[in-house]
Amino acid sequence: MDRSSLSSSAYADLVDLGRRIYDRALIRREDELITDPRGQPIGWLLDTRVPMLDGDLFAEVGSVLADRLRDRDVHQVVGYGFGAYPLVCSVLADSGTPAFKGGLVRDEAKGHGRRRLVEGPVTPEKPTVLLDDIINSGRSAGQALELLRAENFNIVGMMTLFNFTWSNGQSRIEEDGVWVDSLLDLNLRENKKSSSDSA
Ligand SMILES: O=C(O)c1cc(=O)[nH]c(=O)n1[C@@H]1O[C@H](COP(=O)(O)O)[C@@H](O)[C@H]1O
Repeated sequence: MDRSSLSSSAYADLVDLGRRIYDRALIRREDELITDPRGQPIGWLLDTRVPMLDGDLFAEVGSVLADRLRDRDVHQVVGYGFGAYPLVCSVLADSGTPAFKGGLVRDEAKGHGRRRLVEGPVTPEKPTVLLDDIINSGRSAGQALELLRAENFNIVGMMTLFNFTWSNGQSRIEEDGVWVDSLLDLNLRENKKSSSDSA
């Protein structure tokens, strides 16, 4: 089930959840120095690890994601990066059935021990969804897909908390044959929220 098929009350609940995640994740330049990858100061960012590593929202988000994944008949999830790892764990913690299998993807296979790129009880043949907190340019999702495909994983979709719709990340990933579903679309550049389905 995607957003378009939700009842109005389920939709309102989703927007409310998105708003609470957003409010807890928002870091502004007034709060602390934050920089882009080139080291330049930026006005704001969302640090979803703050709400996702807090017990109350962790469980709530996990149950929403798990329901959506079951609606799509997917029971295996993987995550690449610190924004994604708590999402994977939150889905695994959902008490519904069937239970999920989860995997955590490394930048490169560990050099010793089991020497695995993907940790966890996941199998490449099963339809798998890549979880991430944010899709912006789609660069990090593209990297994850490359790593996972090199290990023969069948990645059918990507699910995120937020979609920064001013970038073309979603179309970039969809062009690669992977569906993209986000709990909430953010559609304005400067820390504003859309009037429709934004957090
Ligand atoms: O770089 C981002 O776009 C980004 C913005 C932000 O406010 N918070 C944030 O965590 N990100 C990270 O950037 C990644 C998505 O950006 P793209 O790789 O450009 O799609 C996600 O994995 C996020 O973890």
